[in-house]
Amino acid sequence: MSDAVFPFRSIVVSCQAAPANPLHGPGPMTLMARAAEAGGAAGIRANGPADVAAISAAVSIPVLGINKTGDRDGVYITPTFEAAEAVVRAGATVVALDGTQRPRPGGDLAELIGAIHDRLGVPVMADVDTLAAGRYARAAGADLVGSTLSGYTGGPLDGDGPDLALVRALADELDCPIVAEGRYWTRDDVLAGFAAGAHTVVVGTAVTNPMAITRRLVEAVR
Ligand SMILES: CC(=O)N[C@H](C=O)[C@@H](O)[C@H](O)[C@H](O)COP(=O)(O)O
Repeated sequence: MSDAVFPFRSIVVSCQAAPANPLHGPGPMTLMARAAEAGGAAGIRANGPADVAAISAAVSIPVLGINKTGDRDGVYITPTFEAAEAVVRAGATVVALDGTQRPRPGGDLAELIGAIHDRLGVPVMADVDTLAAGRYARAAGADLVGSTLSGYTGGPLDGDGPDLALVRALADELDCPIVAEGRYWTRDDVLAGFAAGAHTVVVGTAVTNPMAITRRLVEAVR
C-alpha cells in the first residue's frame, strides 16, 4: 500500500497557512497547490477539511491530509479517528497523524491506525520526533514514517535546518518508506534528505509561506 503513495525520490509540497497568515484559507492554498503541481510536486500536504476539499478538487496528484485539531502543546496533528475521517471524506487519499509517544486523546496509536485502515481504507503516515517514536509508529501499523515533529516536542533544535540524522536512523532501521519533513529550505537540504535515505521529501514553508520566508530574511540582516 505505502509504496504506491508517492513515487521514489519525489517532492511533496505542504500548503498550509495559519489563521494569522494573510494566505489562510482554501482559495490561496488551492492556488499554492496548483502552482506546486505545475512545478512537478508529486503530492500536496494540506490541513483541515476545507483546504483538503478545495485542493483535492483542483489537483490530480495525491493529497496527504492532516487535521490540526488538538492542543498545540501536545498531540495536535490528526489526533483522533474523527479528525482523520473528516479529511478523508474531504478527499485526502492518505492521512498523516502524530506518531509520537506522547499521551494521546482517545485510543492508542495502533487502534487509531487500525481504524483508519479498516474504516477509511487509506494509508497512514506517522509524523514522529525520534527514532524510538518511529519504531513505535511502525509497530502500530504506520505505512510511512516522517521526521515532521523533530524539534517540535521539547527536544533541542540545532539551527533551523532539517534533522537529517533522524531521517538516516529511520531509513536504516524501518522497513517502510521514510518521509523527510521539517525545515527543508534549499535544494541542498532536499538532496541531503534523499542521501540520508528518504523516499519522499516534504517541503512546506520554503515554498508556500512568504510571510515566514520574509521574516527569516529580515531577521538575518538585523
Ligand atoms: C511541526 C508542525 O506542525 N509541522 C506542520 C505539519 O504539517 C507544518 O506546520 C509544517 O509546515 C510542515 O511539516 C512542513 O515543514 P516545513 O514548513 O518546515 O517545510
